[in-house]
Amino acid sequence: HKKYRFPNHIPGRVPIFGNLLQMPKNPADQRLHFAELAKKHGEMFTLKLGSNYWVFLNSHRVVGELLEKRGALYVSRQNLPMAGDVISRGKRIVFLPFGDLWKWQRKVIHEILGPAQRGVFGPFQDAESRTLLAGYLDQPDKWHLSHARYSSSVVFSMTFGRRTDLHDPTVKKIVEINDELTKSFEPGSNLIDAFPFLAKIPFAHSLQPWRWWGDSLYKAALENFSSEFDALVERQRQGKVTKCFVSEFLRLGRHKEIDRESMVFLAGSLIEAGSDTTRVSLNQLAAAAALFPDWVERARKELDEVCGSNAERLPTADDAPRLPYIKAAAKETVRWNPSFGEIAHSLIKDDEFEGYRFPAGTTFVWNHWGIHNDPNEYEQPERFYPERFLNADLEKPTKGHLGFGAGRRVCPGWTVASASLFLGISRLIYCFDFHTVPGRPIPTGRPFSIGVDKPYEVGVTVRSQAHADLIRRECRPDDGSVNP
Ligand code: HEM
Repeated sequence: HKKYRFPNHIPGRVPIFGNLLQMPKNPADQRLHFAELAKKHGEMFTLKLGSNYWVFLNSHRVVGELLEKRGALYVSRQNLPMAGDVISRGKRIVFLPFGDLWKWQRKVIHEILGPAQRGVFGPFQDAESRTLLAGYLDQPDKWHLSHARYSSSVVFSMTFGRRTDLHDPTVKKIVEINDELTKSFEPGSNLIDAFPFLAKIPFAHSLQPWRWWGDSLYKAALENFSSEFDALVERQRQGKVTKCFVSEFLRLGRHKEIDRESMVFLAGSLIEAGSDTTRVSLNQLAAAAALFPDWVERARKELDEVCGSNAERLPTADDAPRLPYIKAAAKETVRWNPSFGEIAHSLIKDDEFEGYRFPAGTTFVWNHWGIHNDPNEYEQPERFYPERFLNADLEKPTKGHLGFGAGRRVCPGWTVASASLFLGISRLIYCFDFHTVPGRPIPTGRPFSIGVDKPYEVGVTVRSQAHADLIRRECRPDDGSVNP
Protein backbone atom coordinates (compact mmCIF):
# COMPACT_ATOMS: atom_id res chain seq x y z
CA HIS A 1 0.00 0.00 0.00
CA LYS A 2 3.04 2.31 -0.34
CA LYS A 3 1.68 4.21 -3.29
CA TYR A 4 -1.53 4.97 -1.44
CA ARG A 5 -2.04 7.63 1.18
CA PHE A 6 -5.02 7.70 3.53
CA PRO A 7 -6.05 10.67 5.70
CA ASN A 8 -5.53 10.61 9.49
CA HIS A 9 -5.08 7.01 10.50
CA ILE A 10 -6.68 6.45 13.88
CA PRO A 11 -4.05 5.22 16.33
CA GLY A 12 -4.29 2.09 18.44
CA ARG A 13 -4.31 -0.44 15.60
CA VAL A 14 -3.29 -3.99 16.32
CA PRO A 15 -2.04 -6.57 13.83
CA ILE A 16 -4.69 -8.35 11.76
CA PHE A 17 -7.68 -6.62 13.39
CA GLY A 18 -6.56 -3.03 12.83
CA ASN A 19 -9.00 -0.75 14.67
CA LEU A 20 -11.70 -3.40 14.80
CA LEU A 21 -11.31 -4.18 18.49
CA GLN A 22 -11.76 -0.49 19.41
CA MET A 23 -15.20 -0.36 17.85
CA PRO A 24 -18.04 0.02 20.33
CA LYS A 25 -20.44 -2.91 20.02
CA ASN A 26 -23.67 -1.00 20.06
CA PRO A 27 -24.55 0.82 16.80
CA ALA A 28 -25.60 3.99 18.65
CA ASP A 29 -22.28 4.09 20.50
CA GLN A 30 -20.46 3.54 17.22
CA ARG A 31 -22.10 6.63 15.77
CA LEU A 32 -21.11 8.73 18.78
CA HIS A 33 -17.58 7.32 18.50
CA PHE A 34 -17.34 8.33 14.82
CA ALA A 35 -18.58 11.84 15.68
CA GLU A 36 -15.96 12.15 18.43
CA LEU A 37 -13.22 11.00 16.05
CA ALA A 38 -14.40 13.59 13.52
CA LYS A 39 -14.14 16.35 16.12
CA LYS A 40 -10.55 15.37 16.80
CA HIS A 41 -9.34 14.52 13.32
CA GLY A 42 -11.22 16.89 11.03
CA GLU A 43 -12.89 16.36 7.70
CA MET A 44 -11.54 12.87 7.01
CA PHE A 45 -10.07 10.02 9.00
CA THR A 46 -9.31 6.37 8.29
CA LEU A 47 -10.11 3.22 10.23
CA LYS A 48 -8.73 -0.14 9.30
CA LEU A 49 -11.38 -2.72 10.07
CA GLY A 50 -9.97 -6.16 9.56
CA SER A 51 -8.52 -6.12 6.08
CA ASN A 52 -10.65 -3.18 4.87
CA TYR A 53 -9.85 0.55 4.86
CA TRP A 54 -12.75 2.78 5.86
CA VAL A 55 -12.46 6.50 5.16
CA PHE A 56 -14.94 8.67 7.05
CA LEU A 57 -16.23 11.84 5.38
CA ASN A 58 -17.07 14.31 8.12
CA SER A 59 -18.31 17.43 6.32
CA HIS A 60 -20.82 18.27 3.61
CA ARG A 61 -17.87 19.67 1.68
CA VAL A 62 -15.97 16.38 1.33
CA VAL A 63 -19.18 14.37 0.85
CA GLY A 64 -20.01 16.78 -1.99
CA GLU A 65 -16.53 16.62 -3.52
CA LEU A 66 -16.28 12.84 -3.51
CA LEU A 67 -19.69 11.12 -3.31
CA GLU A 68 -21.55 13.77 -5.33
CA LYS A 69 -19.13 15.37 -7.82
CA ARG A 70 -17.21 12.14 -8.39
CA GLY A 71 -20.30 10.03 -7.86
CA ALA A 72 -19.54 7.79 -10.84
CA LEU A 73 -16.47 6.47 -8.97
CA TYR A 74 -17.86 6.33 -5.42
CA VAL A 75 -20.79 4.25 -6.51
CA SER A 76 -20.31 0.69 -5.34
CA ARG A 77 -20.84 -1.15 -2.07
CA GLN A 78 -18.03 -2.89 -0.25
CA ASN A 79 -17.52 -6.60 -0.58
CA LEU A 80 -19.86 -8.05 2.04
CA PRO A 81 -19.65 -11.83 1.89
CA MET A 82 -22.07 -12.19 4.77
CA ALA A 83 -24.71 -9.48 4.29
CA GLY A 84 -24.47 -9.25 0.52
CA ASP A 85 -23.54 -12.72 -0.70
CA VAL A 86 -24.76 -15.24 1.87
CA ILE A 87 -27.82 -13.52 3.32
CA SER A 88 -28.84 -11.86 0.05
CA ARG A 89 -27.15 -14.03 -2.61
CA GLY A 90 -26.26 -10.86 -4.43
CA LYS A 91 -29.91 -9.92 -4.91
CA ARG A 92 -30.65 -7.11 -2.47
CA ILE A 93 -30.11 -3.84 -4.27
CA VAL A 94 -28.86 -2.08 -1.18
CA PHE A 95 -25.80 -4.37 -1.05
CA LEU A 96 -25.31 -4.79 -4.79
CA PRO A 97 -21.91 -3.80 -6.11
CA PHE A 98 -21.81 -1.40 -9.05
CA GLY A 99 -22.64 -3.25 -12.26
CA ASP A 100 -25.37 -4.03 -14.77
CA LEU A 101 -27.81 -5.60 -12.32
CA TRP A 102 -27.61 -2.62 -9.97
CA LYS A 103 -27.98 -0.12 -12.85
CA TRP A 104 -30.96 -2.01 -14.20
CA GLN A 105 -32.68 -2.13 -10.80
CA ARG A 106 -32.20 1.61 -10.18
CA LYS A 107 -33.62 2.35 -13.61
CA VAL A 108 -36.70 0.20 -13.03
CA ILE A 109 -37.31 1.71 -9.59
CA HIS A 110 -37.03 5.20 -10.99
CA GLU A 111 -39.33 4.37 -13.87
CA ILE A 112 -42.06 2.99 -11.61
CA LEU A 113 -41.65 5.07 -8.43
CA GLY A 114 -40.02 8.28 -9.59
CA PRO A 115 -41.54 11.76 -9.54
CA ALA A 116 -43.57 11.08 -12.71
CA GLN A 117 -45.53 8.37 -10.87
CA ARG A 118 -46.74 10.44 -7.91
CA GLY A 119 -50.31 9.89 -9.04
CA VAL A 120 -49.93 6.12 -8.55
CA PHE A 121 -48.81 6.05 -4.93
CA GLY A 122 -50.48 9.29 -3.82
CA PRO A 123 -53.85 7.58 -3.17
CA PHE A 124 -52.16 4.94 -0.97
CA GLN A 125 -50.58 7.66 1.14
CA ASP A 126 -53.90 9.44 1.41
CA ALA A 127 -55.74 6.30 2.59
CA GLU A 128 -52.99 5.15 4.94
CA SER A 129 -52.51 8.53 6.57
CA ARG A 130 -56.24 8.68 7.32
CA THR A 131 -55.82 5.37 9.09
CA LEU A 132 -52.82 6.84 10.87
CA LEU A 133 -55.05 9.59 12.30
CA ALA A 134 -57.74 7.12 13.31
CA GLY A 135 -55.09 5.04 15.09
CA TYR A 136 -53.78 8.10 16.93
CA LEU A 137 -57.29 9.05 18.02
CA ASP A 138 -58.29 5.59 19.23
CA GLN A 139 -54.99 4.55 20.81
CA PRO A 140 -52.88 7.64 21.43
CA ASP A 141 -50.42 5.74 23.62
CA LYS A 142 -49.66 3.43 20.67
CA TRP A 143 -48.47 6.21 18.36
CA HIS A 144 -45.34 4.19 17.55
CA LEU A 145 -47.45 1.27 16.28
CA SER A 146 -49.52 3.66 14.19
CA HIS A 147 -46.28 4.85 12.60
CA ALA A 148 -45.25 1.25 11.93
CA ARG A 149 -48.60 0.37 10.37
CA TYR A 150 -48.70 3.51 8.23
CA SER A 151 -45.16 3.07 6.90
CA SER A 152 -45.46 -0.60 6.23
CA SER A 153 -48.88 -0.40 4.61
CA VAL A 154 -47.83 2.45 2.29
CA VAL A 155 -44.86 0.53 0.88
CA PHE A 156 -46.80 -2.70 0.78
CA SER A 157 -49.65 -1.11 -1.19
CA MET A 158 -47.19 0.59 -3.44
CA THR A 159 -45.20 -2.60 -4.07
CA PHE A 160 -47.76 -5.42 -3.99
CA GLY A 161 -51.02 -3.48 -4.23
CA ARG A 162 -52.51 -4.57 -0.91
CA ARG A 163 -52.91 -2.95 2.48
CA THR A 164 -51.54 -4.56 5.62
CA ASP A 165 -51.79 -4.25 9.37
CA LEU A 166 -49.32 -5.16 12.04
CA HIS A 167 -50.77 -8.62 12.57
CA ASP A 168 -50.11 -9.56 9.00
CA PRO A 169 -47.79 -12.62 9.01
CA THR A 170 -45.77 -11.33 6.05
CA VAL A 171 -45.16 -8.03 7.82
CA LYS A 172 -44.15 -9.83 11.02
CA LYS A 173 -41.60 -11.90 9.14
CA ILE A 174 -40.20 -8.86 7.37
CA VAL A 175 -39.68 -7.14 10.71
CA GLU A 176 -37.84 -10.18 12.10
CA ILE A 177 -35.65 -10.59 9.03
CA ASN A 178 -34.90 -6.87 8.90
CA ASP A 179 -33.76 -6.94 12.52
CA GLU A 180 -31.19 -9.61 11.74
CA LEU A 181 -30.18 -7.98 8.49
CA THR A 182 -29.50 -4.61 10.12
CA LYS A 183 -27.24 -6.30 12.64
CA SER A 184 -25.28 -7.98 9.89
CA PHE A 185 -23.90 -4.89 8.16
CA GLU A 186 -22.78 -2.69 11.02
CA PRO A 187 -19.06 -2.04 10.56
CA GLY A 188 -17.17 -4.87 12.19
CA SER A 189 -20.30 -6.74 13.16
CA ASN A 190 -19.20 -10.01 11.69
CA LEU A 191 -15.78 -11.39 11.02
CA ILE A 192 -16.49 -12.59 7.54
CA ASP A 193 -17.27 -9.09 6.29
CA ALA A 194 -14.24 -7.64 8.09
CA PHE A 195 -12.03 -10.35 6.55
CA PRO A 196 -13.63 -11.13 3.19
CA PHE A 197 -10.84 -13.57 2.33
CA LEU A 198 -12.16 -15.94 5.03
CA ALA A 199 -15.19 -16.49 2.87
CA LYS A 200 -12.97 -17.80 0.10
CA ILE A 201 -11.36 -20.53 2.20
CA PRO A 202 -13.02 -23.73 1.05
CA PHE A 203 -14.26 -25.03 4.42
CA ALA A 204 -16.95 -27.63 4.19
CA HIS A 205 -20.29 -25.88 4.28
CA SER A 206 -21.16 -27.63 7.53
CA LEU A 207 -18.10 -26.13 9.24
CA GLN A 208 -19.20 -22.57 8.60
CA PRO A 209 -21.84 -21.77 11.18
CA TRP A 210 -22.30 -18.26 9.78
CA ARG A 211 -23.45 -19.82 6.56
CA TRP A 212 -26.30 -21.71 8.21
CA TRP A 213 -27.57 -18.51 9.75
CA GLY A 214 -27.17 -16.57 6.52
CA ASP A 215 -28.73 -19.29 4.37
CA SER A 216 -31.74 -19.54 6.62
CA LEU A 217 -32.25 -15.77 6.49
CA TYR A 218 -32.07 -15.86 2.71
CA LYS A 219 -34.61 -18.66 2.48
CA ALA A 220 -36.97 -17.01 4.93
CA ALA A 221 -36.96 -13.78 2.90
CA LEU A 222 -37.31 -15.59 -0.40
CA GLU A 223 -40.35 -17.58 0.79
CA ASN A 224 -41.94 -14.52 2.28
CA PHE A 225 -41.60 -12.36 -0.83
CA SER A 226 -42.43 -15.21 -3.21
CA SER A 227 -45.75 -15.88 -1.55
CA GLU A 228 -46.67 -12.20 -1.87
CA PHE A 229 -45.64 -12.25 -5.48
CA ASP A 230 -47.72 -15.35 -6.20
CA ALA A 231 -50.69 -13.88 -4.38
CA LEU A 232 -50.53 -10.80 -6.56
CA VAL A 233 -50.34 -12.84 -9.74
CA GLU A 234 -53.38 -14.79 -8.52
CA ARG A 235 -55.32 -11.60 -7.77
CA GLN A 236 -54.39 -10.37 -11.20
CA ARG A 237 -55.71 -13.58 -12.75
CA GLN A 238 -59.00 -12.87 -11.00
CA GLY A 239 -58.96 -9.35 -12.39
CA LYS A 240 -58.63 -7.79 -8.93
CA VAL A 241 -55.39 -5.93 -9.12
CA THR A 242 -54.48 -2.45 -7.97
CA LYS A 243 -51.81 -0.62 -9.93
CA CYS A 244 -48.55 -1.00 -8.01
CA PHE A 245 -44.83 -1.59 -8.49
CA VAL A 246 -45.13 -5.30 -9.28
CA SER A 247 -48.16 -4.96 -11.54
CA GLU A 248 -46.39 -2.20 -13.49
CA PHE A 249 -43.23 -4.28 -13.59
CA LEU A 250 -45.16 -7.15 -15.16
CA ARG A 251 -47.15 -4.90 -17.48
CA LEU A 252 -43.93 -3.38 -18.83
CA GLY A 253 -42.55 -6.89 -19.42
CA ARG A 254 -39.62 -6.33 -17.10
CA HIS A 255 -39.91 -9.87 -15.73
CA LYS A 256 -38.60 -11.18 -19.03
CA GLU A 257 -35.30 -9.39 -18.42
CA ILE A 258 -34.44 -10.99 -15.08
CA ASP A 259 -34.62 -14.30 -13.18
CA ARG A 260 -37.46 -14.95 -10.80
CA GLU A 261 -35.53 -14.78 -7.54
CA SER A 262 -33.95 -11.45 -8.48
CA MET A 263 -37.36 -10.11 -9.38
CA VAL A 264 -38.87 -11.24 -6.10
CA PHE A 265 -35.98 -9.67 -4.18
CA LEU A 266 -36.27 -6.39 -6.03
CA ALA A 267 -39.87 -6.05 -4.84
CA GLY A 268 -38.99 -7.27 -1.36
CA SER A 269 -36.06 -4.85 -1.13
CA LEU A 270 -38.41 -1.93 -1.60
CA ILE A 271 -40.46 -3.05 1.37
CA GLU A 272 -37.42 -3.64 3.53
CA ALA A 273 -35.86 -0.34 2.59
CA GLY A 274 -39.03 1.72 2.77
CA SER A 275 -40.93 0.68 5.89
CA ASP A 276 -38.57 0.96 8.85
CA THR A 277 -36.98 4.12 7.53
CA THR A 278 -40.32 5.90 7.25
CA ARG A 279 -41.51 4.55 10.61
CA VAL A 280 -38.39 5.69 12.45
CA SER A 281 -38.48 9.10 10.75
CA LEU A 282 -42.02 9.60 12.06
CA ASN A 283 -40.82 8.56 15.52
CA GLN A 284 -38.21 11.32 15.27
CA LEU A 285 -41.00 13.71 14.30
CA ALA A 286 -43.09 12.82 17.36
CA ALA A 287 -40.10 13.39 19.66
CA ALA A 288 -39.30 16.68 17.97
CA ALA A 289 -42.90 17.90 18.25
CA ALA A 290 -42.98 17.10 21.97
CA LEU A 291 -39.60 18.67 22.71
CA PHE A 292 -39.88 21.81 20.56
CA PRO A 293 -43.44 23.18 20.70
CA ASP A 294 -42.31 26.44 19.09
CA TRP A 295 -42.01 24.99 15.57
CA VAL A 296 -45.32 23.18 15.98
CA GLU A 297 -46.98 26.56 16.63
CA ARG A 298 -45.53 27.97 13.43
CA ALA A 299 -46.48 24.87 11.43
CA ARG A 300 -50.04 25.13 12.78
CA LYS A 301 -50.36 28.71 11.70
CA GLU A 302 -49.58 27.69 8.15
CA LEU A 303 -51.88 24.64 8.27
CA ASP A 304 -54.74 26.61 9.79
CA GLU A 305 -54.52 29.21 7.05
CA VAL A 306 -54.90 26.49 4.44
CA CYS A 307 -57.35 24.08 6.12
CA GLY A 308 -59.13 26.33 8.60
CA SER A 309 -58.50 26.85 12.30
CA ASN A 310 -61.56 24.86 13.25
CA ALA A 311 -60.78 21.56 11.55
CA GLU A 312 -62.59 22.38 8.34
CA ARG A 313 -60.74 19.78 6.28
CA LEU A 314 -57.63 17.60 6.21
CA PRO A 315 -54.51 18.81 4.44
CA THR A 316 -53.84 16.98 1.17
CA ALA A 317 -50.87 16.45 -1.14
CA ASP A 318 -52.30 19.18 -3.41
CA ASP A 319 -51.82 21.71 -0.61
CA ALA A 320 -48.04 21.28 -0.83
CA PRO A 321 -47.39 24.57 -2.70
CA ARG A 322 -49.06 26.45 0.15
CA LEU A 323 -47.30 24.51 2.93
CA PRO A 324 -43.60 25.31 2.54
CA TYR A 325 -43.02 25.11 6.29
CA ILE A 326 -44.27 21.50 6.37
CA LYS A 327 -41.95 20.63 3.48
CA ALA A 328 -39.08 22.09 5.47
CA ALA A 329 -40.21 20.15 8.54
CA ALA A 330 -40.10 16.92 6.51
CA LYS A 331 -36.44 17.61 5.69
CA GLU A 332 -35.67 18.56 9.27
CA THR A 333 -37.29 15.30 10.41
CA VAL A 334 -34.63 13.23 8.64
CA ARG A 335 -31.85 15.61 9.71
CA TRP A 336 -32.56 15.96 13.40
CA ASN A 337 -31.23 13.36 15.88
CA PRO A 338 -30.98 10.75 13.11
CA SER A 339 -31.53 7.22 14.36
CA PHE A 340 -30.30 5.27 11.34
CA GLY A 341 -26.72 4.58 10.51
CA GLU A 342 -25.16 5.27 7.17
CA ILE A 343 -24.64 2.76 4.38
CA ALA A 344 -21.10 3.02 3.12
CA HIS A 345 -20.10 3.54 -0.51
CA SER A 346 -17.14 1.88 -2.14
CA LEU A 347 -14.69 3.28 -4.69
CA ILE A 348 -14.45 1.47 -8.04
CA LYS A 349 -11.16 2.97 -9.35
CA ASP A 350 -8.05 4.43 -7.72
CA ASP A 351 -8.58 8.11 -6.99
CA GLU A 352 -6.62 11.12 -5.75
CA PHE A 353 -7.98 13.89 -3.60
CA GLU A 354 -6.19 16.80 -1.91
CA GLY A 355 -2.91 14.92 -1.56
CA TYR A 356 -4.42 11.56 -0.64
CA ARG A 357 -4.46 8.47 -2.85
CA PHE A 358 -7.20 5.92 -2.39
CA PRO A 359 -7.11 2.43 -3.87
CA ALA A 360 -10.14 0.98 -5.62
CA GLY A 361 -12.17 -0.94 -3.05
CA THR A 362 -11.77 1.63 -0.26
CA THR A 363 -14.95 2.04 1.77
CA PHE A 364 -16.31 5.57 2.26
CA VAL A 365 -18.72 6.48 5.01
CA TRP A 366 -20.76 9.67 5.05
CA ASN A 367 -20.59 10.40 8.77
CA HIS A 368 -24.29 10.85 9.29
CA TRP A 369 -24.54 11.54 13.01
CA GLY A 370 -21.30 13.52 13.04
CA ILE A 371 -22.26 15.89 10.21
CA HIS A 372 -25.87 16.35 11.30
CA ASN A 373 -24.73 17.32 14.79
CA ASP A 374 -21.81 19.51 13.81
CA PRO A 375 -22.35 23.19 14.75
CA ASN A 376 -20.11 24.15 11.81
CA GLU A 377 -22.68 22.58 9.49
CA TYR A 378 -25.93 23.51 11.22
CA GLU A 379 -26.60 26.32 13.65
CA GLN A 380 -27.78 24.82 16.94
CA PRO A 381 -27.86 21.32 15.45
CA GLU A 382 -29.58 19.87 18.52
CA ARG A 383 -32.61 22.05 17.89
CA PHE A 384 -35.46 20.98 15.59
CA TYR A 385 -35.73 24.05 13.42
CA PRO A 386 -37.43 23.65 10.00
CA GLU A 387 -36.52 27.26 9.10
CA ARG A 388 -33.01 26.07 8.26
CA PHE A 389 -34.49 24.42 5.15
CA LEU A 390 -36.57 27.37 3.95
CA ASN A 391 -34.09 28.11 1.18
CA ALA A 392 -33.53 27.65 -2.55
CA ASP A 393 -33.36 23.84 -2.14
CA LEU A 394 -36.77 23.50 -0.48
CA GLU A 395 -38.20 21.65 -3.48
CA LYS A 396 -35.32 19.16 -3.48
CA PRO A 397 -36.04 16.75 -0.63
CA THR A 398 -32.61 15.08 -0.76
CA LYS A 399 -30.53 18.27 -0.56
CA GLY A 400 -29.01 19.97 2.47
CA HIS A 401 -28.80 16.86 4.67
CA LEU A 402 -27.73 13.22 4.43
CA GLY A 403 -30.97 11.59 5.55
CA PHE A 404 -31.30 9.95 2.13
CA GLY A 405 -27.57 9.37 1.63
CA ALA A 406 -25.63 10.94 -1.22
CA GLY A 407 -24.45 10.65 -4.81
CA ARG A 408 -25.41 7.84 -7.17
CA ARG A 409 -26.57 5.63 -4.30
CA VAL A 410 -28.93 8.23 -2.90
CA CYS A 411 -32.19 6.65 -1.74
CA PRO A 412 -34.20 5.90 -4.92
CA GLY A 413 -37.37 5.91 -2.80
CA TRP A 414 -37.06 9.57 -1.86
CA THR A 415 -40.06 10.66 -3.91
CA VAL A 416 -42.29 8.21 -2.10
CA ALA A 417 -40.62 8.80 1.25
CA SER A 418 -40.80 12.58 1.20
CA ALA A 419 -44.45 12.46 0.11
CA SER A 420 -45.27 10.00 2.93
CA LEU A 421 -43.56 12.29 5.41
CA PHE A 422 -45.23 15.41 4.06
CA LEU A 423 -48.72 13.97 4.30
CA GLY A 424 -48.13 12.23 7.64
CA ILE A 425 -46.60 15.33 9.23
CA SER A 426 -49.16 17.80 7.91
CA ARG A 427 -52.10 15.68 9.09
CA LEU A 428 -50.63 14.76 12.47
CA ILE A 429 -49.55 18.29 13.33
CA TYR A 430 -52.89 19.68 12.14
CA CYS A 431 -54.86 17.31 14.37
CA PHE A 432 -52.74 16.42 17.41
CA ASP A 433 -50.79 17.98 20.27
CA PHE A 434 -47.55 16.34 21.32
CA HIS A 435 -45.99 16.75 24.75
CA THR A 436 -43.29 15.29 26.93
CA VAL A 437 -44.32 13.05 29.81
CA PRO A 438 -43.15 14.19 33.27
CA GLY A 439 -40.43 11.96 34.66
CA ARG A 440 -39.87 10.26 31.27
CA PRO A 441 -37.43 12.47 29.37
CA ILE A 442 -36.84 11.74 25.67
CA PRO A 443 -33.23 10.56 25.37
CA THR A 444 -31.76 12.93 22.75
CA GLY A 445 -28.06 13.41 22.09
CA ARG A 446 -27.62 9.87 20.81
CA PRO A 447 -29.32 7.91 18.03
CA PHE A 448 -32.78 6.72 19.08
CA SER A 449 -33.58 3.06 19.29
CA ILE A 450 -34.90 1.82 15.94
CA GLY A 451 -36.70 -1.32 17.14
CA VAL A 452 -40.48 -1.66 16.88
CA ASP A 453 -40.90 -1.20 20.66
CA LYS A 454 -41.80 2.25 21.88
CA PRO A 455 -38.47 4.12 21.88
CA TYR A 456 -39.54 6.80 24.42
CA GLU A 457 -42.68 8.29 25.90
CA VAL A 458 -44.52 11.01 24.00
CA GLY A 459 -47.92 12.26 25.14
CA VAL A 460 -50.45 12.61 22.31
CA THR A 461 -53.84 14.38 22.56
CA VAL A 462 -56.24 15.46 19.88
CA ARG A 463 -56.19 19.22 19.35
CA SER A 464 -59.90 19.86 19.82
CA GLN A 465 -63.31 18.24 19.61
CA ALA A 466 -63.62 19.62 16.08
CA HIS A 467 -60.42 17.83 15.06
CA ALA A 468 -61.65 14.61 16.63
CA ASP A 469 -64.94 14.98 14.70
CA LEU A 470 -63.05 15.58 11.48
CA ILE A 471 -61.09 12.37 11.99
CA ARG A 472 -64.23 10.39 12.84
CA ARG A 473 -65.90 11.75 9.74
CA GLU A 474 -63.05 11.31 7.26
CA CYS A 475 -61.00 8.39 8.55
CA ARG A 476 -62.46 4.93 8.90
CA PRO A 477 -62.11 3.96 12.56
CA ASP A 478 -62.28 0.22 11.83
CA ASP A 479 -58.97 0.50 9.99
CA GLY A 480 -57.38 2.45 12.77
CA SER A 481 -56.76 -0.29 15.28
CA VAL A 482 -53.10 -1.09 15.69
CA ASN A 483 -53.39 -3.55 18.52
CA PRO A 484 -56.36 -5.41 19.92
C1 HEM B 1 -37.97 8.44 5.26
C2 HEM B 1 -37.76 7.33 4.62
C3 HEM B 1 -36.45 6.87 4.03
C4 HEM B 1 -35.17 7.19 4.40
C5 HEM B 1 -34.72 8.11 5.53
C6 HEM B 1 -34.29 6.46 3.50
C7 HEM B 1 -32.90 6.52 3.55
C8 HEM B 1 -32.05 5.81 2.72
C9 HEM B 1 -30.60 5.86 2.78
C10 HEM B 1 -29.81 6.70 3.76
C11 HEM B 1 -30.11 5.03 1.83
C12 HEM B 1 -28.63 4.79 1.49
C13 HEM B 1 -28.14 5.88 0.56
C14 HEM B 1 -26.66 5.85 0.23
O1 HEM B 1 -26.04 4.78 0.25
O2 HEM B 1 -26.07 6.92 -0.06
C15 HEM B 1 -31.25 4.43 1.16
C16 HEM B 1 -31.17 3.50 0.15
C17 HEM B 1 -32.25 2.91 -0.43
N1 HEM B 1 -33.59 3.22 -0.22
FE1 HEM B 1 -34.31 4.56 1.10
N2 HEM B 1 -35.03 5.73 2.63
C18 HEM B 1 -36.35 5.95 2.91
C19 HEM B 1 -37.45 5.42 2.25
C20 HEM B 1 -37.38 4.56 1.18
C21 HEM B 1 -38.52 4.07 0.44
C22 HEM B 1 -39.97 4.45 0.72
C23 HEM B 1 -38.03 3.20 -0.50
C24 HEM B 1 -38.75 2.42 -1.54
C25 HEM B 1 -39.74 2.84 -2.20
C26 HEM B 1 -36.58 3.18 -0.36
C27 HEM B 1 -35.73 2.42 -1.14
C28 HEM B 1 -34.35 2.41 -1.03
C29 HEM B 1 -33.49 1.53 -1.79
C30 HEM B 1 -33.93 0.48 -2.81
C31 HEM B 1 -32.16 1.83 -1.42
C32 HEM B 1 -30.86 1.19 -1.93
C33 HEM B 1 -30.28 2.02 -3.06
C34 HEM B 1 -28.94 1.52 -3.60
O3 HEM B 1 -28.19 0.85 -2.89
O4 HEM B 1 -28.62 1.86 -4.76
N3 HEM B 1 -36.23 4.01 0.66
N4 HEM B 1 -32.42 4.93 1.71
